[in-house]
Parts: sequence; C-alpha cells; structure tokens
Amino acid sequence: MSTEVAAFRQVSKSYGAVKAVNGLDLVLRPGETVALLGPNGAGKSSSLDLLLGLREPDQGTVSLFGGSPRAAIETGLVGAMLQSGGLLGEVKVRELVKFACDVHPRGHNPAKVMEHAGITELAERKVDKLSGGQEQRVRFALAIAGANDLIVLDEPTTGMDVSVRQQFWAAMRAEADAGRTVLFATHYLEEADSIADRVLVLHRGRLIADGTSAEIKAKAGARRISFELHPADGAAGESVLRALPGTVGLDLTTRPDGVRSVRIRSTDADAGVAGLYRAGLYPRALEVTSLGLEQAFLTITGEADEETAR
Ligand SMILES: Nc1ncnc2c1ncn2[C@@H]1O[C@H](COP(=O)(O)OP(=O)(O)OP(=O)(O)O)[C@@H](O)[C@H]1O
Repeated sequence: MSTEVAAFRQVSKSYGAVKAVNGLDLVLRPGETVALLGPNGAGKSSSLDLLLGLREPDQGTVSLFGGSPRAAIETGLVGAMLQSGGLLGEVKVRELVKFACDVHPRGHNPAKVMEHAGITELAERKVDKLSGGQEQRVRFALAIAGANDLIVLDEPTTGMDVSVRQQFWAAMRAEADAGRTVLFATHYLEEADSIADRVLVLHRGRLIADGTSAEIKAKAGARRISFELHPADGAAGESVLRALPGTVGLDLTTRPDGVRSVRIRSTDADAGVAGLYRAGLYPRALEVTSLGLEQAFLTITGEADEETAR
C-alpha cells in the first residue's frame, strides 16, 4: 500500500497562453488536512481538476493512491465537492443522497449521511428549491456518501452562514479524525488557519509556500515591530536596521523634523528588539504586533508578484 495519497510530479497545464498550473510538485499523505490558498486565478481549481482526473496535464503526472485518478475514483477512494456542475434539480434531496450512496462502492446509509451533513430537515425538498447555502450542504453530503480515503473540497463553505459553516467543519474534522485526508481550496484564511495542519499557497500556477500555518506566518515575517527613532537618540542607518536578527522586511520613512518612523517585519521580534538596544538605539513608541495568516498570505503573494515583475 502506497503511503502517498496523492502526488503531482512536475505537473503543468495551460489554457492557450495561460499557464494555469506550472511545474507543480506535491505529495499528500494519509490523515493530513490540507488547505489550498491562492489569489483568484492562481490555479487552485485547475489543480483539483487535475487531481480528480477531470483534466489531463500537458506535462508531468498526477497519481492517486499510487495509480491513476480515474482508477481511484472508480474504486470509491475519493469524494469530491466541486464548485462547478449543477445538481439534478427535479429530484428530492433524499433521493439524490440515496442515489449517491447506492452508486458508491462503499456507500453509507443515506439517513446517516443526511444527518452528518445537517440536511435531514431538507430531505423532502426538491433540489432546485434550495438556497445557495443549503445546496452547498447537499454537495457536502454527496462528497461523504461513501467511505472515502481522500475528500477534495473546492471552496466548500461559500454561501454557508456562520453556524452551518461551523457544523460543516466539525463534520470535516470528524472525517479527518477517522484518518481521511482532506484537501480544500478556500479564500477564507481563518479556515485554513484553524482547520488545516498543512497550508499550500499557489500563485500563478506555482507552489510558493508549503508548511503549517505557523511556518507560513514565520516565513512571511509574522510580527511587526514599529517604533520611532528621534535624531537625538542615535543615527543608525538602514543597514543597521536590516541587520537586526529576524528582520525580513523594512519600511523606513523620515519626517521633516528628522524623526524616522520604522516598521520591521520580523520572524523573531524578541531578538529584534533586543538587537535594537544592543545597537545603541533608543526606540520610542515601540509596538510589537502579530500578523495573521491573512497578512502573511498577502505578504508572500505580494513578494511573488514583485519577483515576477522584476
Ligand atoms: N477552461 C478554461 N479555459 C481557459 N482558461 C482557463 C480555464 N480554466 C481556468 N482558466 C484560467 O486558468 C487560470 C487558473 O484558473 P483556476 O480556476 O484554476 O484558478 P483558481 O485559483 O481556482 O481561481 P479562483 O480563486 O478565482 O477560483 C486562470 O487564469 C483562469 O482564467
């Protein structure tokens, strides 16, 4: 049995001149809960489509459970909840869920699936009469209609209200606790931060970060140290500030009165502040603030944009 749930090896996919996925190398392992982040058009949906065998790569290979995506899906190893594709409208929710359970090689009991997805009270509703959030819950039920080893979710909570979203993630956590691998694309960074034990950041089809949420924050410089340096308190230049331990970014502005306003992005704020005093500087109005995953995301995708522009 392969210990790789999924593997992308040097995978590229273009649509005309647009390189949607560009040299993607990635392995997913059993039991991981993985968030896929990236700005609009970064290649998230394309990567998921490739993973599920809905599209073929131009270059490289994609494998699921050591074989082809198609083979894994046919044997019922994968459940998916995608953005695209309409649900059958004329049938009742109960009928649709029952159908999904029946066709799944390892299908669950439909009543249990509906309960798990929080849609028992919608069972007799026609699918085309559902609200957007209710439809999402039905999609979720279809994704968990059988015993899958991998669950793939493309922006699963779009349109869900807060309490349904919480219910959804509780159900997803239960799947992860049962040893399933969960891969989800999202624009809600707080979801990635609180749910995922691994975060992937895609940007223009490339994987630009891969690690725990804490690692990604650290990579981006997870703290900001802000302070003022008054002319009377020392005249250290930019190079001294850049050399402080943990510094990964520096914003320096000098006001007409000579006071310099300094903002440092740092992976180690304690060492950075200690370094300031060691350098003989006397920072005033000193503040250290934490940057969230959202800020980290904006920082690393912004840096990737700057590199592309260079
Ligand atoms: N069928 C297609 N034909 C042409 N271009 C496409 C097609 N599908 C995607 N693209 C382009 O490929 C790039 C990646 O798109 P993709 O949908 O994978 O990104 P995404 O990260 O999922 O974006 P979003 O967050 O907006 O859903 C985009 O530039 C998109 O316009």
